[in-house]
Amino acid sequence: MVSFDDTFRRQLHELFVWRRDVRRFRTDPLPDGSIERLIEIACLSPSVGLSQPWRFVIVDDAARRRAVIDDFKTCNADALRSYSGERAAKYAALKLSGLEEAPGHLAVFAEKSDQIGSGLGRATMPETSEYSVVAAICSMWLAARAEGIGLGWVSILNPPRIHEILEIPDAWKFIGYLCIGYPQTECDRPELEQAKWESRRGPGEFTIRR
Ligand SMILES: Cc1cc2c(cc1C)N(C[C@H](O)[C@H](O)[C@H](O)COP(=O)(O)O)c1[nH]c(=O)[nH]c(=O)c1N2
Repeated sequence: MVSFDDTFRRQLHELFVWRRDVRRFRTDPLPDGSIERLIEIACLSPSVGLSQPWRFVIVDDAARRRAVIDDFKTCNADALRSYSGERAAKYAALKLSGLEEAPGHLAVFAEKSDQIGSGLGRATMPETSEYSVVAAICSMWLAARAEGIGLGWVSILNPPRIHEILEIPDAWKFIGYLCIGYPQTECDRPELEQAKWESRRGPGEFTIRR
């Protein structure tokens, strides 16, 4: 039996506190095999019916990366137009992806077919496939931070365009695009909080039904 002591628990708590969504990357490359190792860890995550619906696409081609960056710019410009006044000025000042600088690009999809896991747990909640993939990304996010590697999730993208750029089968659903590399800085507060876009809420707001 494996057990975890207080020192480990304290360090694990620090890991949760210091995990960040990273948008400001150093451009130096990651050691060979880093992304593959993070994918292996992600595959230890829980999944509905043990369906393991995560599909990972390492994007190493300059033209495809450029096309993703262009799509981000288009979507981000559209998003900016949905704000006005002070909020728009604030949005325009945010850095919302590290796509240009990050040495690693990883697109993540959910395979929606029923083959693995035989549909267990999905009959009334088919979206649990996507939830399972998000769980895998969260494992990877923490595992990366434990190695001093930063991960940034980019969702300001047009899924059909991502499918086209990466030539992805129709049965896969786009979940997220991850930038991976060494962070320029480390912080225990979300960047959006530092930028006064949104503040963190503590656990004081949950509801109890008796
Ligand atoms: C599903 C999903 C999608 C996105 C994000 C997260 C998640 C979970 N986040 C990161 C998000 O802004 C960040 O997690 C919060 O601001 C909290 O910061 P920390 O992750 O604690 O640093 C994010 N950040 C960003 O700059 N551009 C983006 O497109 C997205 N998209």
